[in-house]
Amino acid sequence: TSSTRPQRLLRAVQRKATKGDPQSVISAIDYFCRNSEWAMNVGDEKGPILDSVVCEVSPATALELGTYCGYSSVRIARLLPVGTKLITLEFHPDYACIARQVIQHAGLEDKIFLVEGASGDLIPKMADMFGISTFDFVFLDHWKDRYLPDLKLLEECQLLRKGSVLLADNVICPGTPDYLEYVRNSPRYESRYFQSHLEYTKVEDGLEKSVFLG
Ligand SMILES: O=C(NCCO)c1cc(-c2ccc(F)cc2)cc(O)c1O
Ligand SMILES: [Mg+2]
Repeated sequence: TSSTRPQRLLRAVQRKATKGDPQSVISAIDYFCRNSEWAMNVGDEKGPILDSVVCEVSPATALELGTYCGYSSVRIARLLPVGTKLITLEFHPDYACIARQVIQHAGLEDKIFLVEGASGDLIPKMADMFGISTFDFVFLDHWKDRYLPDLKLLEECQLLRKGSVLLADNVICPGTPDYLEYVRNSPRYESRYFQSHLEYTKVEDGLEKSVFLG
């Protein structure tokens, strides 16, 4: 019976990475994607940009939209101080199942709360589910046509505060034109583009960092 790409990615992690060592999990996935099969992880070129923003913000509360196999969840959570948590939302149950195992292999299951479901349904429940008021950091990496509606939902649910940082993947490829137009033209955001490449390729892509001004 045939396996899926996420299953083959997990197998590469289980074979190559050291249990409890997040960096080895990250390296194993990047090696798999460069040498075996491309997969839609933020990757080893945009990943360090993500790392630098997470370190700069040093969030007490962080939200990720779009877990996939857990690669960016591990990248983010490995940098979070003790006592802080990453909440990551994933719609696709098969991706969520693989991500839980990747996160467990990295030894980060106590810092990451993976919730299965549609971001549009879950965002309004975040405050109650996790006893938080606002997010210091949000990484957008899910369906590209959901970036803008979910940003507006975060605003409406008052889950952003003055200084909250949003970092969006794939703003060029596959592209999120309506989101870009909004954050770059709204007086409520200070936005900056970090040029890079689509993971594991030479195609242009980049991350957009937007600070909510309140
Ligand atoms: O859809 C994406 N994510 C949400 C589902 O988990 C996604 C897609 C791509 C991509 C795919 C196909 C291609 F040809 C080019 C880019 C890249 C990414 O980084 C992504 O996050
Ligand atoms: Mg992406």
